[in-house]
This record gives sequence, structure tokens and C-alpha cells, in this order.
Amino acid sequence: MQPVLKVQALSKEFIVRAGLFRTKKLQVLSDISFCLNAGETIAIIGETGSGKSTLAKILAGAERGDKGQILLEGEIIENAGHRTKNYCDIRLIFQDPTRSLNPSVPIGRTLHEILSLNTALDQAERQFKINTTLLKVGLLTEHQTYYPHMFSGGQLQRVALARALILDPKVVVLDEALSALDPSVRAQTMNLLLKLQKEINLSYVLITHHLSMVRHMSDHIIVMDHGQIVEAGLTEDVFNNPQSLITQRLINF
Ligand SMILES: Nc1ncnc2c1ncn2[C@@H]1O[C@H](COP(=O)(O)OP(=O)(O)OP(=O)(O)O)[C@@H](O)[C@H]1O
Repeated sequence: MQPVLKVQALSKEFIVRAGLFRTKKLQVLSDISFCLNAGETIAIIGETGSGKSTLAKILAGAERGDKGQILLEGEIIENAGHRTKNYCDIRLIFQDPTRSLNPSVPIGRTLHEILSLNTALDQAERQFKINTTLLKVGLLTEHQTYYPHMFSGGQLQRVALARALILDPKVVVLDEALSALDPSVRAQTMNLLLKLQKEINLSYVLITHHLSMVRHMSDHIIVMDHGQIVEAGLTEDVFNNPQSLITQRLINF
């Protein structure tokens, strides 16, 4: 089976200040490779600063790698920092959903704008798509008249999910997307994500410090340390028999 997402030898460095007049190179990702199958979830865990969010941003096209390739269904979409295809097929959801929502615009208009910019749908087709997407994520069609501040935290994360799903992506990257929610809302949202995954064969890249979520949602895990993969495997195998000290520390924390 061809993976939906394949990352090959991806590397990234940032140039950072090292004093008043000097800069230095900070290697944030080194030789990252992994595959993700359709309808599956891969979790990325690691200590703070290990490069998880940088990887998430590169996958979603918000940042560029320096070396390596990203392939979507076998087609190269990024090669050595050069993005060759648009970003609609891989969508990113952050911890704070308000980051991707304009506070002065009702969410229906935000969704219309996304569809106008990225699809050839006419007004009626856009409206239909918005209605079905809102219902898909457990919101009401009336919610499109609401401004972001009128939603609860859990509802806002559903709005962020609607914003991500409206373009029918193949992969959704969840970067601590549920971390700020209280446990019962987090559990509900997790179950919604799993239901959607079954229904539309979505694939998730799950970045979180919540290991219970990792265990509940993911099929595979990669463990990162200082920008490198130190362990990878099936979720249950990694939890039951962690090989690296980093993984043992993360799991037993
Ligand atoms: N734009 C940037 N410019 C310079 N350095 C950056 C930039 N973005 C991230 N970094 C650095 O890259 C490293 C990895 O950061 P990243 O946010 O990817 O880690 P993380 O594993 O997601 O951490 P956390 O779990 O705390 O979110 C850190 O040392 C960070 O300071």
C-alpha cells in the first residue's frame, strides 16, 4: 500500500543570534523520515524543543525544510525546501484555535473565503459545503453567523476542525490541538476525530504531550530528541517495550 504521506530525510536549521553581532546555525530537524498510511494516525512525541512543531509547520507548508522531500500519495510536494504543490491536502490545527480565526469575522464568512480562494465552487455550492462541514464536526448550521468569541473552547476547536476539513484534506496535523481543553471536552473531541477518521479515511499527525491521547488515538509513534528520531514503532510496542532512554523517561514521567 502506498502511504498517504512520506517524509524522506527532512532537515531544517534556523539561523539564530549568538551575541550582539554574531549568529549561529541551530539544527532543529535532522534526517527525519517516516510514512503515514491513509486512515491512520502517527503520534510525534518528544521533550520540549525537540522540533515537533517545526516539523508540523513544514508538513503544512507554513515553514520550509532545507533538505529532504515530502511526498503526498507518491507525488513530491516539497523538495529541498521548494514547495511544488499547494497546501490544501495537509492542514494544521494549533492549540489555540483563535490563531487561525479573524475575531471580527463570523465563521461562515471565514469558511466562504477559504472556499473562494481555493476552489471553483459557486456561492450555493460553497454554502452547501459549509453546512455539511459544520454538521460533520458536530456544530449547527446556525453557528456560521457566530463570531469566534461566541464559542466555547471545545466548540472553537470544532470550528478549527471545520476550517481544516472544508478543503477535504488527506492529512490533518494536530499540534497540541486538544491540549487546552478540559478532560471531558478533550475526550469528546478525540472521539469526534476518530469517528471522522473512520468515515472519511483521514490521516492524522498527532503532536501532544498527553500520552493517554497518544495511546488512544495513534497507530504508530515516533519519538524525537534534539531534532532526531530516536525511536519509532507501533504505539503498543513502544509503550510496552520502550527502547531509548528518552522514550522511557517520557512514558514513565
Ligand atoms: N523561527 C524560529 N527561529 C529560530 N529558532 C526556532 C524557530 N522556531 C523554532 N525554533 C527553535 O527550534 C527548536 C525546536 O522548536 P519546536 O517549537 O519545533 O519544538 P517542540 O518540540 O515543538 O517544542 P514544544 O514541545 O515546547 O512545543 C527550539 O530550540 C526553538 O527555539
